[in-house]
Amino acid sequence: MAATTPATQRAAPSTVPSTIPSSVQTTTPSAPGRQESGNAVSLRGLAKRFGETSVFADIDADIEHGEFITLLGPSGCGKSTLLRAIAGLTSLDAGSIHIGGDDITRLPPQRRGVGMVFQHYALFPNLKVADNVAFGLRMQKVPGDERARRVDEVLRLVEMQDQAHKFPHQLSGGQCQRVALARSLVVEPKVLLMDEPLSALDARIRRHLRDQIREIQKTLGLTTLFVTHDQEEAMLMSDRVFLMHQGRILQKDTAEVLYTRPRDENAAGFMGHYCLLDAVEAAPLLGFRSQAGRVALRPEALYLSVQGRPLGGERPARVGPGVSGRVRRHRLLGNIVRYDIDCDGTSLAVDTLNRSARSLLPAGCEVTIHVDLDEVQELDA
Ligand SMILES: Nc1ncnc2c1ncn2[C@@H]1O[C@H](COP(=O)(O)OP(=O)(O)OP(=O)(O)O)[C@@H](O)[C@H]1O
Repeated sequence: MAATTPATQRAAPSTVPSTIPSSVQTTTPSAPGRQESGNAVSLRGLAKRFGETSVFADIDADIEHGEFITLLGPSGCGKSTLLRAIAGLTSLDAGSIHIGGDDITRLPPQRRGVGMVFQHYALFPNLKVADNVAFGLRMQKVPGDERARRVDEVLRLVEMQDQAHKFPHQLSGGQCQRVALARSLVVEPKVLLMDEPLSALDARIRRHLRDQIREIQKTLGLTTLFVTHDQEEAMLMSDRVFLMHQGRILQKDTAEVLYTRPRDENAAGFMGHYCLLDAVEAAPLLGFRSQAGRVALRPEALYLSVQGRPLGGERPARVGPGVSGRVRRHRLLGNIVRYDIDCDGTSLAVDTLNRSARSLLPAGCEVTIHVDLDEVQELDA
């Protein structure tokens, strides 16, 4: 998509129709409180309460230009409210928000330069696809020729150019969401905010649209904040994930780091399928007593042997001394078999490759478990 629109016509409103006021301003946010930083978005000390209940507090974060950030966390941890506060749809009790160096904390939504896509796309039912997409440009009084060109451009980007003449009720859920995305993109926001945009869609469409959103975001180099409670979605899409828990950001890292190096018990509890043991429980596996409060072990960092014969691939260089256990049950997870092993009353999940039905270990089978010592996560209590 071309980015040739003059700055005075950008910073567009692209909130849901019901939130677009009749007198949309078309100026970029400017002047007071300008912060010279290279970040696209800076959040400082954000806090929000509803009555006596704190929804989030002490939110500090910097997002680079073109980064795809996911706010990930369990239901109710404050992700949507934080996103809505950045969009200006919810007021803050404390803190400041800078976008492109400008303090936008007190600006109305339509002057923040953000676009927002919601779980429920909220298209105008009485407007055709092209008119839905053109809405924000009309509000900005963009001339007809340019409007038509930009609508066409953005509909091509989301592969909806052939549906421009249809009404929303003639579209599938995935198509509606692509129109909603186009409507946000057409006004060329500085930052795109997406609140669980895929969660109302079925699995196949969801995967397709997920890949499409990421591709478009990369093509445009568009700074994006995406909310989900789906770990896989977060890991596949993001440059970095901000993991939230009870209104705080616990950890900001790449998916790889978050998955393999969770900072604490709450992060480990949400990511992957970690077994959390205390230092005494973990000592026989590790061969030493950890000084940390808790030890987290991923199922793929544990290795099984049966009667001295290692199961699966090569052993890592540094493994623990090995402990005896007994298979309780197994679950097939596609190409992975996850065994639930009882080790003297402690339950451990161990993943192996699902090579063949013949090699599955039956319930009751005696095994030895070794842990890859380089993959042990020692966590703060
Ligand atoms: N308008 C409101 N008035 C009172 N409480 C609210 C309001 N909006 C949200 N909350 C509360 O704030 C908390 C955070 O809600 P929020 O929707 O931000 O969470 P979330 O992490 O996005 O959850 P989900 O993934 O389920 O959407 C919840 O306890 C919710 O009940």
